[in-house]
Amino acid sequence: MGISRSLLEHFLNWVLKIQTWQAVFLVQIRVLVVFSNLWWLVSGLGSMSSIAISYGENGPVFCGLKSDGSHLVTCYGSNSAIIYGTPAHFPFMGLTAGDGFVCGLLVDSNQPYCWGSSRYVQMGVPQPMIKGAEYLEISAGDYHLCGLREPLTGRLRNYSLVDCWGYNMTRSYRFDGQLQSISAGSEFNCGLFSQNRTVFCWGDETSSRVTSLIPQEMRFQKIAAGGYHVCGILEGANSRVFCWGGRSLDIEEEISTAYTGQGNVDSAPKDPMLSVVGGKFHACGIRSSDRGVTCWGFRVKTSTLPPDGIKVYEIAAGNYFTCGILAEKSLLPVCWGLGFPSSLPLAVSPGLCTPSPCLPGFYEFNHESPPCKSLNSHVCLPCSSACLDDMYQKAECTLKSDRQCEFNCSGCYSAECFSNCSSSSYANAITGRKTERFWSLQLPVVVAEVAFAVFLVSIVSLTTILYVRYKLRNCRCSDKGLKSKKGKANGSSFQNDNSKIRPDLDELKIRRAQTFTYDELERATGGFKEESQVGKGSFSCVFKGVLKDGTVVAVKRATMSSDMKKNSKEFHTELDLLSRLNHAHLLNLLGYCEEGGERLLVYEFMAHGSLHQHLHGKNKALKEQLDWVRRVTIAVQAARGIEYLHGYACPPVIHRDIKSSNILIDEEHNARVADFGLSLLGPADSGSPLAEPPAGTFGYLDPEYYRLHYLTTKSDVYSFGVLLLEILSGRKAIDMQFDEGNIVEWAVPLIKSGDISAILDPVLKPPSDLEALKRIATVAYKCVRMRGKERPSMDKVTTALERALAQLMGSPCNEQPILPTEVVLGSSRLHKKSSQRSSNRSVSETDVAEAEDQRFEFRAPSWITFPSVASSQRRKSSVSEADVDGKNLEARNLGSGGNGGDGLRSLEEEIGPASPQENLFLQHNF
Ligand SMILES: Nc1ncnc2c1ncn2[C@@H]1O[C@H](COP(=O)(O)OP(=O)(O)OP(=O)(O)O)[C@@H](O)[C@H]1O
Repeated sequence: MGISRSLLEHFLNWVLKIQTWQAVFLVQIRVLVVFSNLWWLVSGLGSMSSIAISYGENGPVFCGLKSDGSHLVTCYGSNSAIIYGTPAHFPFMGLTAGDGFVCGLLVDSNQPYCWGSSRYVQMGVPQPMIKGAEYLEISAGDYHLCGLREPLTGRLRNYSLVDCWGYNMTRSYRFDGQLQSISAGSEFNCGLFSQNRTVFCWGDETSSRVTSLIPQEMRFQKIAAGGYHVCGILEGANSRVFCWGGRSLDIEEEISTAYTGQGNVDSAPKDPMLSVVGGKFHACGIRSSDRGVTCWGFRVKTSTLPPDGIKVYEIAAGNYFTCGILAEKSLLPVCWGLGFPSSLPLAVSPGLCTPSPCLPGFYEFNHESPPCKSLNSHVCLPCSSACLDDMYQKAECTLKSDRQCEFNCSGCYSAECFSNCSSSSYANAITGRKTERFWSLQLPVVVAEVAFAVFLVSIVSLTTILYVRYKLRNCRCSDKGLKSKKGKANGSSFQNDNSKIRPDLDELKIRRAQTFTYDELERATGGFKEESQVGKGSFSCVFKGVLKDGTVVAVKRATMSSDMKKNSKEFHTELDLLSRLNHAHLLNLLGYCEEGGERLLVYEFMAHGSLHQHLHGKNKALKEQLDWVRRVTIAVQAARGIEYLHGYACPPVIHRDIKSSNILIDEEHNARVADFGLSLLGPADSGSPLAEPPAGTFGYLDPEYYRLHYLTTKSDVYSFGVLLLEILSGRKAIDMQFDEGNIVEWAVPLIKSGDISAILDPVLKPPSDLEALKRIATVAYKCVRMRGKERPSMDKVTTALERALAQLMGSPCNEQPILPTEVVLGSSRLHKKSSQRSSNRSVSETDVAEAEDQRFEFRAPSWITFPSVASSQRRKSSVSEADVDGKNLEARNLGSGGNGGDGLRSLEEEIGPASPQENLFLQHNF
């Protein structure tokens, strides 16, 4: 019954999705036939304009120069740092925006001024700023800003200077030749030379090959960089667009699962274009014939299409949505894509003001209020080219107005033309005949479209059903008898909707977690008094309490915030997950209470608080107490907890918020992974994207997940890598008191250069042999690789850390074993009362066996499988693709220089044959 109900639900879900998709598809086909190729969506980054779009984890923002000629900026969106930081009284020449920030070119000083919340681009006038430097244009990438200096004079007149600030780019670049304009992509920049109209790009941390694929022989009128590609409008009469980059990357594979789209962003349409903008994985252009919008490239599945038949003066793109300024009196922006309102209530300027008269090919924009402050300045818009096929040119483009087209009513074949002409007297006479002719032409097309769509939908349905069945078979949990439950869970390819997992859980909750009344918990915590509060998170406060039976507990109480929905979601996620998970190094949930608006979770109390408190608290003694062995032990234990989530829970769990404040330390200094409020269920190999914006904590957030919304267990690996760096260095993940505020950016180059001691916490004396810490630093460095595929899996990480710990502890016959086995690995601690344990006991093999027995004896009757594999067994079976990749990469790194070779040994080597001493230690302890 369970299986069939669940299957039915899934099937119905799919059918619904297919129907929606079918409807969209049919609309798309119609639009394709009638209005050529108006069906792609965009989003993007780009060059300076009168409008700019910022994106990022704090939400999108649209900013534009007001249409009243004041040059003042107005913004709309959800990133409060940008909205509240908008300088209301500074006039700007133009705007550009990146991830979490917007910059404008100040009218008065010709220098950039930025506002928002970027960690990389300084707010205000970016520093260092060369005194007296003036800029012609500015352009922002994801985490950087570049400015093209005003043309140089004297002996430097044949050079151009571009100054950049932000992630990896703070320096000046000098170019041989004059640059007309610049455009910034995600992590690169391009410039267009004025004389030979060729393009030069530099940067490109993303290996999207924009720099190597530059079409040397092509000449461009203008260029626009997107996330990983560049598009340019070619010189010459046809003004076609050519795009390059973004192709050769494996990124392509990844985006193809997260986005829909025929072809790539480099298959630009043939239509002549007036303007082009680059989105993250797409591009959009304004068609020269009718100022309509055409977009191409990859489209986020759930995003909206550009409104039918709009005409725009200018467009700009964020990462997943695009906005255009309507080519009508209102000058209102209209937006499409993902996660932004479709229309915005602020009239904005359609272009930048230039002090010189408009050149041939441009006309001067006229509006009721002059668009520029100075009467000598003008907004010059490019003239549209030839009219549509069933139109004729009534008037040419002049300095004062664009060319005018009118429908040729005797030769209509577009619906627009028919509807237009039907209002004229001429058309009245021939309407009947024309409509008949129109339908006689269109009917076979419509029938063919419908037949094709039905065929396609059938194929998709069939494939979907086969895929669902395959997926249902794929996730095997251990116990046969539990299959029915697993079937239900497996059906959800990637759960971020907790309601879907709840039916299974109600049962489990009752079985595993006790319900408490609010009164009980209020009594236990002394009325949630301030003195019992032991911690505070974004959505909750944590109190120490004592239950009636004397058990000391931690009670997590959701704060009464405006975002009750989010609170409730996190509460249920945590409750659901903890009810089904069980591991020595995960924080145990004892019960919960949900009464009225109150939501409380009751956990085991962790006497030593969080790792964050130890590493970064004011108490230096606490930090010193955490010596190297303790730190590495905590790392091993936390790694094991995460490894369990990824490898043994079924379906796997992705924690999404691994950080030092979520690693708690119990009475016996064992680490426990806590806080499952953001966790998601999903198969480890899921290729599905997440529709919701990435979540996690700044500094720990996997950049790949953040950029691509593509979540795998490797995102936790990244966060764990940051945690390892934090443990080694004692620095916070983000600490702006240092020049290099981001721990990854600071530590990775040092590790790569083999200078491990430079990153070690100065509070602790370095161990006599640095080898073990070198190994850990190497693991950390591999965990924080930009590409998830190149990061090791958690089981590899655990094994490497275990080996490092063994090495750090000297030898198996260490005179003073610092931590006993159960503390080192903790598995035997599972479900054992702490009082039964002795932290100084030496553990014999019999003890281990007993502990193992106990583990099985007390194992919860959950369908979640349990890690019963010995470390050594796991080691043999865990050669993942990623690690092999990693190995190759390392081999290359090593080949190029011996320095730091040890530090950069591949993980494969890391866990290669153990020395006899290590073997002995491992056999004894693991
Ligand atoms: N079981 C527990 N025992 C003792 N202290 C705890 C326990 N659970 C949480 N804490 C303390 O409360 C703090 C807040 O925990 P919580 O999980 O609510 O938020 P967080 O993870 O720190 O932040 P955020 O929710 O923003 O991610 C922890 O950092 C820790 O110091």
